[in-house]
Amino acid sequence: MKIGLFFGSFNPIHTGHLIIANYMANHTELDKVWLVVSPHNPLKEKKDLIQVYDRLEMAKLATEEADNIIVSDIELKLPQPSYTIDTLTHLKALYPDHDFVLIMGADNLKSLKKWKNYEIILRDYSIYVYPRPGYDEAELASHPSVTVTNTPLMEISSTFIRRAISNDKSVRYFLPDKVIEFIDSKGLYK
Ligand SMILES: Nc1ncnc2c1ncn2[C@@H]1O[C@H](COP(=O)(O)OP(=O)(O)OP(=O)(O)O)[C@@H](O)[C@H]1O
Ligand SMILES: O=C(O)c1ccc[n+]([C@@H]2O[C@H](COP(=O)([O-])O)[C@@H](O)[C@H]2O)c1
Repeated sequence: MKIGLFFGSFNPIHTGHLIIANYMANHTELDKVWLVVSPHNPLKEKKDLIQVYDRLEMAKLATEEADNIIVSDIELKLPQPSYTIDTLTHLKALYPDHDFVLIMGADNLKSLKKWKNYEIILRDYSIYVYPRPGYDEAELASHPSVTVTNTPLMEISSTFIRRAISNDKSVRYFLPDKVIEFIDSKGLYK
C-alpha cells in the first residue's frame, strides 16, 4: 500500500489543503493520503496556534466523506515539537508493509534543509512536491527523491482565515461549512 503523508498544523484546515489531499489520493498512483495533524511545527511560533484536539476534529469533519483521505493523530502520541523524521521512523515500525511518501508544498521543500536529519529524509523517502506561488522548486527538485507534481493550486492560507474570522469577515467557501460551524460553535480564532 502506497501512502502519501501530508503533514501540517492545519490551523485550520482549508480548501487549499483539501484539493491537494484529493489530488494526491485520487489522481496519482498513491492509494491513500494520511493527513497528519502536527501539534507543534518546530520551526513555527505557537502564537495563534489553537489546541491540537480542535485542529484534529476540524480535519476529521472536513474529510469524513472523502475517499482515500484519512486523518492521523499519530503525532499527538509522540514528543513535541513534532519532528517529521521521528514520526516517519515510528510509522515505519508500526506499518512495515506500507510504502510511505511525503507530500510537501514548495514552501516547505525550501526550508527542508533546516529540518532535523533532513538528509535521512531525502535518502530514505520519496517526496512529492507541488508548486506554491513565489517558491521555486527547481533547486531541490533535481534530487532523485523529489517528484514535482502538476497539482492545481488554490491560494488560500490558514493565516488569512484566522485574520478574517477575528475581524468578523466571512470565510464561506474557503473551508467546508462543517468546519465553519465548528469554529463558530466554539468561538475559535476570535
Ligand atoms: N493553499 C494551499 N494550497 C496548497 N497547499 C497548501 C496551501 N496552504 C498550505 N499548504 C500546504 O499545506 C501544508 C500545511 O500547511 P499549513 O497548515 O501551514 O497551512 P497554511 O495555510 O500555510 O498555514 P499558515 O497560514 O498558518 O502558515 C504545508 O505543506 C503547506 O505547504
Ligand atoms: O522535522 C522537522 O525538523 C520539521 C521542521 C519544520 C516543519 N516540520 C513539519 O512540517 C509540517 C508542516 O508544518 P506547517 O506548520 O507548515 O503546516 C509539520 O508537520 C511540521 O511538524 C518538521
